[in-house]
Amino acid sequence: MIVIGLTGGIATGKSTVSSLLQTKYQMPVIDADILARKVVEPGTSALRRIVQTFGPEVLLTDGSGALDRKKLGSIIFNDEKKRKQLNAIIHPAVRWAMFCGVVKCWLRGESICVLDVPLLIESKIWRYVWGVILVYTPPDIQIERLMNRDQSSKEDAMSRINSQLPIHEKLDYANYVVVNDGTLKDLEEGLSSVVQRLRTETGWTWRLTWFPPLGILSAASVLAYRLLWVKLPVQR
Ligand SMILES: CC(C)(COP(=O)(O)OP(=O)(O)OC[C@H]1O[C@@H](n2cnc3c(N)ncnc32)[C@H](O)[C@@H]1O)[C@@H](O)C(=O)NCCC(=O)NCCS
Ligand SMILES: Nc1ncnc2c1ncn2[C@@H]1O[C@H](COP(=O)(O)OP(=O)(O)OP(=O)(O)O)[C@@H](O)[C@H]1O
Repeated sequence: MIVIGLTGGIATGKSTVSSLLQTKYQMPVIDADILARKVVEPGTSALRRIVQTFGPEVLLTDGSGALDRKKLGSIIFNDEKKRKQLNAIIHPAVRWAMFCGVVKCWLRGESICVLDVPLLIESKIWRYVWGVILVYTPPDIQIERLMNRDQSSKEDAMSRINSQLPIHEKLDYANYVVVNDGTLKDLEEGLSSVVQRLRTETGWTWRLTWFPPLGILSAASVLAYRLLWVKLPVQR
């Protein structure tokens, strides 16, 4: 099985691409944002640690005991130290859940598994996947879409965008780039050519793994390549 990383900046269109990969190309996608919500549900140890760290004021007052996501977001997207504290609580649980998701995909006999991770590059998880698909949107369009979607102010949108690696720096880590600066139809067309190349290239790796010594060699060489921080040639 080949594991692919899907990333971008906030509101660049990862979820839109993720939905197309699942519905149009039947690829299983493990969504880190969904897992990050699951691991902080009422009764979880992560939520208890969040309350210990940030206080009970980050819980909703409706009696549900659920996290007040808007309140916590307003705290951590304007304070790097607090964002790192939250990441230290949530990310290990998300990583473990993603690993379990990948194992389930492998046990189901999937040939490809996609990890949709907004912080794939920042968290260094990019080093452990076969290839990286980057959804790229020019910053001005990114801000506009984020403000429209979240009905947020430009200041709030910028605080979230600035909490991530600048999108143009993520291009260096991408093996496949889907440019999302046009219509949804343009996005689908761009994704179609990326999926075609991806299937061809992973197909060769997949065939190699049928001959175990070569398969192990190819997998080990990709991992060594990544661990040595050498970037694979970028296919655009
Ligand atoms: C702060 C929280 C509660 C705000 O929740 P909210 O529903 O408003 O946002 P949501 O979770 O849908 O995230 C929306 C987008 O914000 C960005 N984002 C979220 N968390 C972070 C972070 N810690 N650092 C940078 N960007 C982030 C991502 O692009 C994400 O796709 C939530 O974002 C959170 O728990 N973040 C910490 C966990 C995390 O890092 N998640 C990112 C994927 S692993
Ligand atoms: N090509 C497009 N044309 C118009 N709107 C788009 C296009 N692509 C995405 N959008 C819209 O932009 C917003 C952000 O897209 P999406 O939610 O897929 O981004 P994301 O990268 O998953 O965001 P997040 O990081 O918050 O999860 C959504 O409202 C989506 O409908």
